[in-house]
Amino acid sequence: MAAEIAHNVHVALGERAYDILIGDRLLDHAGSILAERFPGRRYGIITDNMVAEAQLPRLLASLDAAGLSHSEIILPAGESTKSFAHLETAVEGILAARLERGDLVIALGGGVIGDLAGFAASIARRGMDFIQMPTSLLAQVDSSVGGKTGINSPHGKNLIGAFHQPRLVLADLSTLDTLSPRQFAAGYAEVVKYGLIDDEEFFFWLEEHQAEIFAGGPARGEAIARCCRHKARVVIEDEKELGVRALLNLGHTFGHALEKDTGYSDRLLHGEGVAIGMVLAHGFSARLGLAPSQDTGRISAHLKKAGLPTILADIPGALGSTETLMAAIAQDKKVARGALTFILTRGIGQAFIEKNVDGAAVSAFLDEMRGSA
Ligand SMILES: NC(=O)c1ccc[n+]([C@@H]2O[C@H](COP(=O)([O-])OP(=O)(O)OC[C@H]3O[C@@H](n4cnc5c(N)ncnc54)[C@H](O)[C@@H]3O)[C@@H](O)[C@H]2O)c1
Ligand SMILES: O=C(O)C(=O)C[C@@H](O)[C@H](O)[C@H](O)COP(=O)(O)O
Ligand SMILES: [Zn+2]
Repeated sequence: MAAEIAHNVHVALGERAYDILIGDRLLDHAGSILAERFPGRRYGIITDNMVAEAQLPRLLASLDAAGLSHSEIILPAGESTKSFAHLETAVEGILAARLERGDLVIALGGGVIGDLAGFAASIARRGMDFIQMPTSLLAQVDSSVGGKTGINSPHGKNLIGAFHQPRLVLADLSTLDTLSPRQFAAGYAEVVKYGLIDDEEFFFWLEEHQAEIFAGGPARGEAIARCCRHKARVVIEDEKELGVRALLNLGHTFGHALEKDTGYSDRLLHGEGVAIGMVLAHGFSARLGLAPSQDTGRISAHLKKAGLPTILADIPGALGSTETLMAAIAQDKKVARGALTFILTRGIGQAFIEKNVDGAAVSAFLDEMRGSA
């Protein structure tokens, strides 16, 4: 039986163009899809222990059925895997398997595996091709698309990495059936992000269809495809984030600082940091008189309904001082000549890039938010 590809989103990047294939049970057809698109290659699969248990057997069976040669590297699950130590394991694993420069690395997992495996592929043998097989909601709507790869540093989130586009993205909707509810909700924060950036109609549609998306109805695939189309459009326009791509960072300046502060641990997942960060970005915009404060309340209510944290007090355990958070914000990659850049907003669907944001105003706002329950 042929694979049922429900959506094919093309990322038109010239020599680096690729397709995002979205559909049910695509993992079971991965072997035939790869054999047709990349004849004669061998495959090095990088995954984590949880995905290895839940989804790897399906991929292996499909590669075996198509007669494709493969080897596996299994890393520990969790954000702390995005480190030099695990990058080394991944790259040495690729070399130990004698994968050649013309072979393919497969990232099977969530955004952690996608970011790390993509970075490993970008440096092994000075650059190998790789394929994203995203298995978390977050990875299917965001991290598998666009070519940002990398690892974290004690100095900050994603500070070490490279732009390296995948050759193909294969998003199997059925893999989400084994994802935990907390991880699903975390990915949903990035779904909401697309509406908040410049698509208020999508945000209103999400308000209508949230329950169906969580339950796994047809709206789920539709939402994923809409997110991929949105991201593909932005990446085609600005692959290396010289301009508009920074909008995809809505909520991330705050969120990344919080992730660093909580030690890249499961105290705060990336999507959860983004949820709080988006509420803070909207609240800060309202404080500056740029956006209506009712929008902050509406966004916060929607995220809360999805089971997401929305305020600093929702993060378990003590946070570092405001100075510590501001030091993390100062390491953000959008900082230019020492000046802070934030994605601010005039309301739902009206985000914009603001350079030269006053650090003292951010710090005072954070101080206030720490006190508010
Ligand atoms: N490169 C980008 O453009 C981009 C975009 C957004 C986020 N990110 C990065 O992505 C990371 C977060 O990704 P994530 O939320 O997918 O986290 P993750 O990769 O840690 O995956 C979430 C958890 O769910 C498990 N899991 C994944 N798929 C599963 C499945 N189908 N069944 C059972 N368990 C499964 C994983 O083992 C892990 O424990 C962060 O590091 C973030 O910085 C990158
Ligand atoms: O693809 C992008 O561009 C994004 O900003 C998407 C974000 O959701 C993602 O978390 C990304 O990794 C953040 O990028 P960074 O450059 O701030 O590390
Ligand atoms: Zn993100």
